[in-house]
Amino acid sequence: MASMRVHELAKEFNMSSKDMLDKLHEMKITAKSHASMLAESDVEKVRQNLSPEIKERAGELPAEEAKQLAEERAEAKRQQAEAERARREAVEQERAAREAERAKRAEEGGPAAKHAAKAQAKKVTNNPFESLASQIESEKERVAREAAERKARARAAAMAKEVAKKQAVEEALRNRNSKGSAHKPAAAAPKRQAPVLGARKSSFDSLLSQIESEKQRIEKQKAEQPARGADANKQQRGARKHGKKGMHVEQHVPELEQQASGEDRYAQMAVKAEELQRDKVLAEARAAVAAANSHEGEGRRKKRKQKREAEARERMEMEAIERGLDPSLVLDDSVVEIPQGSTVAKFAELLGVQPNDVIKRLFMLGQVLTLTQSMSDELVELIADDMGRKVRVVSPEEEFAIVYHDSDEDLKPRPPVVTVMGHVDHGKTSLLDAIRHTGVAEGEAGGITQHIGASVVRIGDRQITFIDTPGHEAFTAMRARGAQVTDVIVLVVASDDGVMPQTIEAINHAKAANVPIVVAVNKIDKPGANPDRVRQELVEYGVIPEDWGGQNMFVNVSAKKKLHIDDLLETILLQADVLELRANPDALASGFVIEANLDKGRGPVATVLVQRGTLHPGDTVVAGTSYGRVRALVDPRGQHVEGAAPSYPVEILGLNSVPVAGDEFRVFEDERDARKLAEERALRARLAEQETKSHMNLDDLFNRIEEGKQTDLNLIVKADVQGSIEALRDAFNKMDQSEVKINIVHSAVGGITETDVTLAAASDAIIIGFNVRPTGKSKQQAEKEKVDIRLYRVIYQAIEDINAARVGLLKPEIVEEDTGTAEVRETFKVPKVGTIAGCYITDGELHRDDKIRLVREGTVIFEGELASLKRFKDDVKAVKQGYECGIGIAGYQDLKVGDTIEGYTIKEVERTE
Ligand SMILES: Nc1nc2c(ncn2[C@@H]2O[C@H](COP(=O)(O)OP(=O)(O)OP(=O)(O)O)[C@@H](O)[C@H]2O)c(=O)[nH]1
Repeated sequence: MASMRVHELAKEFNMSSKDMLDKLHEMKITAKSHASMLAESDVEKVRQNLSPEIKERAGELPAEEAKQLAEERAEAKRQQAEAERARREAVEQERAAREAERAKRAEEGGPAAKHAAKAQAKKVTNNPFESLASQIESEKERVAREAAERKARARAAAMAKEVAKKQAVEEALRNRNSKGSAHKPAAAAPKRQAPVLGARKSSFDSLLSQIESEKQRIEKQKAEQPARGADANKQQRGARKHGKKGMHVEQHVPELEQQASGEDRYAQMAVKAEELQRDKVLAEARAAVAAANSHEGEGRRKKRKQKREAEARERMEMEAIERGLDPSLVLDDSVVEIPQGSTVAKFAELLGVQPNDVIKRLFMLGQVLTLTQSMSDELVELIADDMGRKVRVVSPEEEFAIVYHDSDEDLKPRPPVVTVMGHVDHGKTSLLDAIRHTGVAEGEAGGITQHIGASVVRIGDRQITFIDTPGHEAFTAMRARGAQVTDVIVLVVASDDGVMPQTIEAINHAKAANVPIVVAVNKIDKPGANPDRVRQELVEYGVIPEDWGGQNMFVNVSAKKKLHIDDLLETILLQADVLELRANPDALASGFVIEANLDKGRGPVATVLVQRGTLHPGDTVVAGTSYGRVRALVDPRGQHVEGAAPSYPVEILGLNSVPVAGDEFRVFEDERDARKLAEERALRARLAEQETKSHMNLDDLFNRIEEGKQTDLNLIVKADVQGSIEALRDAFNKMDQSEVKINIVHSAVGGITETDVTLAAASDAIIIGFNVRPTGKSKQQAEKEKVDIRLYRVIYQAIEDINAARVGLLKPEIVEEDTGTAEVRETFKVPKVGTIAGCYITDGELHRDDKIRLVREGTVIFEGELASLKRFKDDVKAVKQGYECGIGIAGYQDLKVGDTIEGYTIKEVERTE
């Protein structure tokens, strides 16, 4: 057998192709059209199935077979009809049951449900048939529904509880955050989250309240159900008729309007609640992560910030201390810094107050000032105090005060700066000349063409800067002005003369400045030279040669014969190496004025020593009270240079006035700042004439110790004999120095000189004199510089005073008030009376009953009273300055020409502190 097409098979059975396709369809054999090819098996199947029919058609079937076939066909038809009827009945029953149920739900449900129920009710009434099976079915449904309803209710209640709990926590958190945020504006991340959470919460809240109200409504409805009965449908119809107006109860659940039943609504609500809950949890989690991240970041930032702040505070504290300011004032954030000379407007602006308020307060103080007028320091402090504010008046000096911070890599080696000191005629000038000559001879052609106050000497590839003004006076005067320019001191001691008073002074000045000493034992060419004696003598003063275990380098030289000058220079360089002198050359220049004068042709000229940075022509500089733009720089050879690095002396042209030696100079970026500072300094200088910085004094000692400011007491001791100095030194050494260390910075035999006063000012020392007096102008200078001079006649008084000062128990001060000073010009021996001195009153007014002291070369020779005071032959009570008189001293006859007689009275002054 083979496969064949539909139409071929149809032809075989004498059928149309369409009938064959129907038959194929009945036999579940796929064939699309008459041309479709049928498989061999399908063809066989068709032939078997269709053979009886064909036979019948052909009359080939026996009658019995035909009858049986007809009966079979009828039975199949009947069964088919019966099955169809049963199926339809079942479908009908199911539908009826569903509709009945919907109608029932509609009575309990919302408007949409009622609407649907009504439509269904119509159908139900149209179809009154309701089988027992459908009743059972609907009962089952009801039970299941009620169970679901209970479940949903329980879930919603649990959720509501959970939500309420979370809300409470959230609220608490929010409250805390909002409280905290008042103090912590930086907590931005949690704050940013707030609106999101708020929005979530509000929709969440509304949903919860809706769930709650829905629950209540259903409860109520259940209670009312029997009473309402059949009216319910009517009401629902009325409600629909009246449109939305009558549906207000249901309308308040907008999200659920579309829901068909209470059960669905709950389910929806639960889903929605869950969704919101999840969103909320997610949002919370995100917020928490963001907050945690930002906290973490914040934490790191905070730590870094704290570290930076701590470092800045430490630096500020150090700077404040270096600038001599009270660190607590500088570091206190509540202290407002007011620049000196601020106007009323500026003051108000800085304090953040109304200018009118300031003007009013000023007016109350009797000060009528306008907005643009400057306020004095006192007024600034008074008004601020009146307003309960803390202020600190900042002077331009302080405003521009710089504490330099150079990092290690910025620092480059620099040449040493040397000052030569020594006793008179020991050869300081000669030595400097010899050094310069050596330097020049070794250097290139040229020479010293110009004296500028300092010179640079070259030794191979190295250099040394020498300050031209020898002697400790200039050195200490500079130091008293705050100028520390010298790195090494060369102490010249003539080997034929040895250690002399000024040698000792020089040592003390060098020690007070903490500058190392290189000793040049000079004049070794002289026949009587004894360099070893010089070494031995210096040991006594703490200047000990290295060979002897000390720290000082010694070189024997002859300035005159230029012997060993190279050795001396090399020794200086060696000493400099020990000091490791370095400075930053790459900065705005600063340093000190060494010398200054007014040149007829060139105007104000100042020689400065650069200590830091490099000075260039065109720089704007402030030097003391002078300022200006550097017109030209001249080096010690008189040549114009383009730059002066650290340790180089250079002459500046272009200043507006002549500064003073020892003045600080500094380059400014802004000329206005330079002018401001210079003007401020000029003003200060004028004020300083009236008010000089008070140096250390015994009365203050205790207070300073108490404040922790004072731990050292520097003394300069001058006495009539060396024995007194030794006795005092001994007594001090035995004193308890645990709280205050007593340093004798200088001691010498002789009157108190101006240099002593300068040294005291520079070292913040007190001068103690035993039986000596201030000489020359030293007394006036001490008054001007506010240096405390204490004069004693007996050692124990001095020790007692210093002891008492240390514990703040100084007795009422015995003050000697000078009256007048007489100079002895002639002496006469008068029989029976004794020696009478012909005197001239040089100062004040001398009275007959004054106490007097007789002073010879600064030393008190005698103390007592006058025996007589006469003008010509008359006894007088007093003689004024500029008049001559005759003086006799009671109990003392050995008066000499040149002596001075100082008159004084004694007063007891109660100590104020
Ligand atoms: N024989 C000899 N004489 C010297 C030497 N050094 C200086 N003199 C002489 O000592 C005297 C004083 O020298 P100065 O250089 O003026 O001494 P000074 O220390 O500068 O003196 P003042 O400026 O007065 O303090 C001069 O007559 C010099 O010639 C030296 O090495 N040998």
